[in-house]
Amino acid sequence: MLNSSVVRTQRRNPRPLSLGEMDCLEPKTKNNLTGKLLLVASLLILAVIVISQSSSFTSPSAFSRREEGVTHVLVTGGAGYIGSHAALRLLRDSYRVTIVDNLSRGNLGAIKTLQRLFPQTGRLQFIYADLGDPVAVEKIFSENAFDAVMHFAAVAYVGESTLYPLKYYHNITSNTLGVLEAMARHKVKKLIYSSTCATYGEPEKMPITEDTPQVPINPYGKAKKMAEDMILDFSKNSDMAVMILRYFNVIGSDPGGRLGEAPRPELREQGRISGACFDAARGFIPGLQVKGTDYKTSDGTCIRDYIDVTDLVDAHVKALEKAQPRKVGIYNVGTGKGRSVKEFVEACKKATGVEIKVDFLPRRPGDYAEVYSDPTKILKDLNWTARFTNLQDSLQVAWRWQKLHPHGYASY
Ligand SMILES: O=c1ccn([C@@H]2O[C@H](COP(=O)(O)OP(=O)(O)O[C@H]3OC[C@@H](O)[C@H](O)[C@H]3O)[C@@H](O)[C@H]2O)c(=O)[nH]1
Repeated sequence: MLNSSVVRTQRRNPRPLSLGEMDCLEPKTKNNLTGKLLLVASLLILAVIVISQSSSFTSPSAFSRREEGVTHVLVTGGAGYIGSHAALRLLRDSYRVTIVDNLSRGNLGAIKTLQRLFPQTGRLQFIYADLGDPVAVEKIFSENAFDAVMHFAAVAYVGESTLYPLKYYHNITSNTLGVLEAMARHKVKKLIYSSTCATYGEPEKMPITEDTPQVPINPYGKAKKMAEDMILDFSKNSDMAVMILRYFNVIGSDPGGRLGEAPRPELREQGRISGACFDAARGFIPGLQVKGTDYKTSDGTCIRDYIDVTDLVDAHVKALEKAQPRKVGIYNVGTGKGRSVKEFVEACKKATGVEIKVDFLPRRPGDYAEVYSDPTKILKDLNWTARFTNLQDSLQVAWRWQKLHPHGYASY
């Protein structure tokens, strides 16, 4: 059940008073002393109700006006894996955070965890809404004074994108367009956009710099490239500050053990390697399927650059702090090191202590053989560098959360 701190966008009118509250108003009509006393008493009760509501977690007033020294960030997809970790970091750093999520991929449990951790007035609100609904989006932007948007919300599985391309094109491009238009209408000044190394496709030269040509080879990467293009074209005639972060492969979880990666079990078949490893280690699937062993790489499996989620959200905060009006910054967010799927599996076995059974399958459509980043530019401009570069350590932190939450957030 959604608790009282959840703002539902369909709740457009003030809430109806309860019978007891309406009873309190009745004496208003009686012109005698008792009536007046009752009227004063009832007004006092109402005042208490209003004050207690406005000082509650979801007070619209705290979010609807700008406050000197407080940056209000809209985190789309904040119930998801990366978005929830970003929200945690922003709240820790005293930002005001509004999360919008339709809970199609994200978890209400992540929101509840954040609410428990940050119960202070006016710091966090959750809006249950779909970014594909223009009425809901307009309402969100008109009722809240955002200083910045971190746009995480998106479907994000390469394998799934080859099976359901239209879903990917629609979700990624159309929702980004809706967010951009709303930002322009409401003069929101900063955008941090979640892009991906999948926009590069399969470059001839490694490592990948931000100048490497973008030739995506799967619908996920193509749709993200389209969204980037929309943002870049828009930014040419706008004073918005834009940062585009191209993530490599995100792993790990909050070292404090509060949040983790909890993909939908029904999407296991299309899921990422980290989820598959943990599912195999817990016996939820018979074994880990390594998809493709005939790539032209050192051991025949794909090479990826695995970046810890804690480092990734740190890059977001640095990007937010350094974003400049009328400027666009584009950055790779990776470690600069490539690891093969076989290496990843070995690290996962060590991190979990489970002798995971491994099956070798043919290639997965949409995969590219090798990608790893050159992170020089982000170090130079944002003073950011990956700190958690030991694959096994990152997986061990994530495994701790997985073991404590065998059914993801449903384990609470
Ligand atoms: O069960 C699996 C899953 C994945 N894999 C392999 O592991 C490698 C990594 O695949 P993942 O699905 O984890 O990740 P991808 O590299 O496809 O994309 C990932 O990184 C870039 C992000 O922007 C994407 O959102 C994310 O999905 C691929 O070679 C893939 O074929 C398996 O061998 N078995």
